Amino acid sequence: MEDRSRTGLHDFTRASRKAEEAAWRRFQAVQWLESIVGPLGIPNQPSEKEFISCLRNGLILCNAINKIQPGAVPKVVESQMPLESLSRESQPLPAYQYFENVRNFLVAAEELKLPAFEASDLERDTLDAGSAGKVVDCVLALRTYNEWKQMSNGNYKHIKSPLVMHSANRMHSRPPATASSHSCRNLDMSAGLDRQPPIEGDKQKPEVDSIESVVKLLAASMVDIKENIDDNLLASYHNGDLDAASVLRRIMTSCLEEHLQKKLPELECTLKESSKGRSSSPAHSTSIPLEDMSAAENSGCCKACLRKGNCNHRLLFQMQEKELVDLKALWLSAKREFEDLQTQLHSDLKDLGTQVKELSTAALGYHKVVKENRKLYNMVQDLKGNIRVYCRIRPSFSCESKNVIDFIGEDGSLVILDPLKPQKDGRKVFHFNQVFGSTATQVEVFKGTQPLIRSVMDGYNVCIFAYGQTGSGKTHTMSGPSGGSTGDMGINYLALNDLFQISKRRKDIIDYDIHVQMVEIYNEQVRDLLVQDSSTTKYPFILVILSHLNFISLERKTGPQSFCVSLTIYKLEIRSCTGDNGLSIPDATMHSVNSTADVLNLMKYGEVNRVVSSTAINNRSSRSHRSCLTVHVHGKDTSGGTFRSCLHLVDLAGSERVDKSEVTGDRLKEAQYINKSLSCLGDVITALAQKNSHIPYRNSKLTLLLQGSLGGQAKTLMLAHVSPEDDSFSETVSTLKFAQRVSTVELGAARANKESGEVMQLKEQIENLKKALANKESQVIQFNKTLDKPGAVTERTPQRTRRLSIENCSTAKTEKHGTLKTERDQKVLCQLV
Ligand SMILES: Nc1ncnc2c1ncn2[C@@H]1O[C@H](COP(=O)(O)OP(=O)(O)OP(=O)(O)O)[C@@H](O)[C@H]1O
Repeated sequence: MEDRSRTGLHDFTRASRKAEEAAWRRFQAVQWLESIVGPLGIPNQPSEKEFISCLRNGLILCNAINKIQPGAVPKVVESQMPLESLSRESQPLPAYQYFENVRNFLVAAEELKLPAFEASDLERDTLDAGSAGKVVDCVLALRTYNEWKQMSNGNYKHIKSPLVMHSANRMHSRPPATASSHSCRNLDMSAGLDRQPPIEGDKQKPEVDSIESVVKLLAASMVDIKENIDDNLLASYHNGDLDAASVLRRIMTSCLEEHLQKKLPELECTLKESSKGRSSSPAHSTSIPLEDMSAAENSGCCKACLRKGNCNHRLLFQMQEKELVDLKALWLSAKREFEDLQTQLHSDLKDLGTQVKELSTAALGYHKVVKENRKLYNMVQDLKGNIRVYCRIRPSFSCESKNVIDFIGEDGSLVILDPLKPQKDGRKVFHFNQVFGSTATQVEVFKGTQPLIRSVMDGYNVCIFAYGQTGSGKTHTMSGPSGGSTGDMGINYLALNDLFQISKRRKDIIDYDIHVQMVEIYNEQVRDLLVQDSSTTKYPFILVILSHLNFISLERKTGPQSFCVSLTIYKLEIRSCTGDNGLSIPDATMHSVNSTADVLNLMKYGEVNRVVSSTAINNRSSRSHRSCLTVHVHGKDTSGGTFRSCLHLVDLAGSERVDKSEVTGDRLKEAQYINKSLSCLGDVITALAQKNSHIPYRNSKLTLLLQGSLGGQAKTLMLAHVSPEDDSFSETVSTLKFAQRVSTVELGAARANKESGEVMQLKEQIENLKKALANKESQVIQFNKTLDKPGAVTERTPQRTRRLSIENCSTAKTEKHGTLKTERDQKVLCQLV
């Protein structure tokens, strides 16, 4: 009986404690909500019904959550009524409004991971004892969230909501369900738990364990407290001496405080251990140690917090400390990674440097090999006597037209691109001895030709001729730009300058004699451009008159050909074979030159003559007048040996097609002559390339002039010029094809025209013997005459002087009679005869 009454009393006590707890929690919830949204219009310690009625329309909940998390509920259905009146049952709002606000609140609460409740928990009909518990839980959780947020001082973004792990922690951290499992103390404890960082992997394990032990300790304390509640207090409650709130307050202030104070050292010890465990990390040394907080401060803080049911500062501090440690660890690992990457980068750079070095060495080697190859190739060509071919590309003058030059190789290859077939099949590849791009300077081109030119000073005949379409830069290369500075001078000037320098250097061993001739071929006539007679001194004057006449003719619209101008034009003949004096145009005037200044003067003089003659014939014609500067070198060395050589520097006429140039009259005639001479040159080249027995040199004056260079043992260089513009593509192709054909011509190894001192002596002896023989013959004739009749001397046809032949290579000259000086001379003569 006693047992039963004791059990009944115990049940009653338990139920009443539960009710007290629920009331206490409601009180806290109302207090907090009022602090957030203002007066709720319900008593401080409301019944469940009052509490639920007040929250039913969801407006207070929505406003509260929006204050804590602005915008959590984007749209709150506002009521026109004052807040206090909303709680009154007599003025309920429409159901859909309840539903709207409550549903929005529940969605927002779920996002914040707050403990949820059902919308139906707020409905009056289903309200029964304890059903408000979930709503209270939710409101108190919101309060905890708010406090956490304020404490984390804006850094909450980096820290996961303490409520995320709420249910999970609760599951394994709480002590087994007891009568007080839903107590307010339990709720506060869970709030502390809520502030635990989320468990992520094994790294978190020690912290979780320590927190777990703290929780266990606190849970055990709760049980102790529960057991030690003063029965007198409960009795006075049942007697009605004290109300529930007073009883509860006393329990809280006495039992809980006293007991927790007892347990605090143990709790601190546990926390210290956990913090020590983490201090093994080096980064922890800089963090604020937990021990620094004085025990009195701690206990004071905890006391105050516990009184409020909210002792979580230490845990928050720990959490932040851990966050800091984690960040430091992260920073350290990032630093380590960065250092690793830096080391890697350094080693990669080193490797790269080594590779670049190797590559540059290989490239250097490659360039050396290419250079060597070219040298060897040129040597082979020299041995075979191939005509060397260089190609020069003029800079483009038109920005609109496309450039057909695709690639210029160091090995002398040139690739051009057909503008009408820009694909692969539009590419044409040519190979020459060297290719000069549009940026090549005059000196660079000259340097390429220099070894050849220098061999003139060793007795070799050399010929350099510029070929290409009109305007492709032939005159620019050979003579330089008209009116250009000496820095831009062409090969003609640079070559002679070089020859003078060599002559100066060798003056102690070889005595050089340098002469120049300058002629032009116009309409198959050869003209001397350096002729000096009485008429030439008047050239400037004539020039003025001719210009004036042309001006008048233009004014009267009459053709320039209607004027008959009498001018001495020298029509020279070309020897197909050089004679004893080594001249192919012996009648052209020869000028001795000793310096570059002499050369410049002569070139200017020749230019004036060319202008005069071209003006005399046709004021518009200049392109068809092609000049040939011939440098004759005669050397005599100290041993008595001599040599004779010549250097032809020929600027050919433009190779454009007649149909394209659309000319008529005299211009057409000129073009036809030019084409004929160029096609004759082509024929000669073809015949030479095919090694034909007959080479048609005589077909044109040009080929006759170049015969010594193309057919003899001369060194010949062709400078093919091309324009890079796309509208000149067909001309460019034909020039390059012709140049390629020329490069296949083998002339045989070049031979120097040298004669040693001994040969010279022998030759001199022969000359003397010839003279002596002739002398003897005349003496014999004279003697015969006196022997025959004294008065009647037989008339004999005098010996006919052999005629100077231009084209049959005859070199005989009128010989004078001489006497045989010695007996030795006579013997030699007999041998020769
Ligand atoms: N390499 C170059 N650099 C600069 N200008 C150049 C070059 N080559 C040619 N020119 C310029 O192009 C123009 C035509 O050149 P040039 O008179 O030498 O051609 P061409 O082939 O001799 O013509 P033509 O056959 O009609 O006499 C000139 O004004 C010349 O100065």
